[in-house]
Amino acid sequence: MNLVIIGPKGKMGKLITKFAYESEKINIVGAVAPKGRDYIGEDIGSVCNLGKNIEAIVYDDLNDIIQKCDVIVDYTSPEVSMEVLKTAAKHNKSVVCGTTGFSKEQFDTIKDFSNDTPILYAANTSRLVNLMYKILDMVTKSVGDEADIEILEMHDRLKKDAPSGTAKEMGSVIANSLNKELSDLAEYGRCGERKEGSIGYHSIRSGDISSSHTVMFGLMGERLEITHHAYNWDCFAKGACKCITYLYGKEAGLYSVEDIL
Ligand SMILES: NC(=O)C1=CN([C@@H]2O[C@H](COP(=O)(O)OP(=O)(O)OC[C@H]3O[C@@H](n4cnc5c(N)ncnc54)[C@H](O)[C@@H]3O)[C@@H](O)[C@H]2O)C=CC1
Ligand SMILES: O=C(O)C1=N[C@H](C(=O)O)C[C@H](O)C1
Repeated sequence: MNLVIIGPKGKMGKLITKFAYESEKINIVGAVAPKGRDYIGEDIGSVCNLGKNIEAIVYDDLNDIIQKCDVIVDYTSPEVSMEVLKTAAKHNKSVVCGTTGFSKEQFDTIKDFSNDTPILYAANTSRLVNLMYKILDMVTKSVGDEADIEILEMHDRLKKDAPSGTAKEMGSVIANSLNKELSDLAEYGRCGERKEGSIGYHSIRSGDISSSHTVMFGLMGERLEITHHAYNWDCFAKGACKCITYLYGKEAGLYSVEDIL
């Protein structure tokens, strides 16, 4: 299975390159970086410190390598990802997209692209976070109508979007379990009184926190907290490789990590 990696020098791009290179099922055929970078044309092995050259180079245009690949993996930014998905849909190439911060309109467009090509979208490719979604569904169905639900997420100082994509997915899982729309429940950056029945969102950006998500179900006299901590970003990159091998050979459509679990 032939893979192209978008943004190989990024925090996630570099780790995905490492784990994809170590996978027996994945063959890296190229990477794509922004125009003007001094490593365009260089071997991915030296660009990503793999310890040896892998006979695949970094391009500055996806069109130059897309014909040779089966799957594209993209953890970059909403603007870059929308262009990647558009190009992939045109050429019927599969995409694993882990970028966060998309608008509702951009998500609608991604859904349209998935009519033409297989797309796996996941705001979080950690195995345990996706297990946590199932626990949240179970707890919400039991006490969601009575409990005050609050979501706290913490990330590193460089993260661009807030709340995190994962926090939004957790809110969607909870809203679905309550048969409600997240947009009717979510309260971002609350300053005053708690709105009855809301889901409060709280974001912290500090130092090099990899990723932490806590969902609190508060009753009178007790509370339940469900928390996931990532100690580094490896769990997301390993999950990305599982998604890549899963998506290979699939029919057009929109897939999620739940399909793999
Ligand atoms: N789904 C998941 O499990 C995870 C998702 N993420 C998300 O992944 C995204 C990226 O996060 P980081 O790796 O921390 O960001 P980063 O800033 O370290 O990397 C972004 C990469 O995109 C590249 N890029 C920018 N413009 C480009 C272009 N025109 N063509 C090709 N490459 C281009 C940059 O050169 C850079 O290497 C964020 O949205 C983040 O929230 C992060 C961790 C886990
Ligand atoms: O930017 C990050 O670091 C992460 N982003 C994703 C998100 O927005 O939820 C996933 C994970 O939390 C790490």
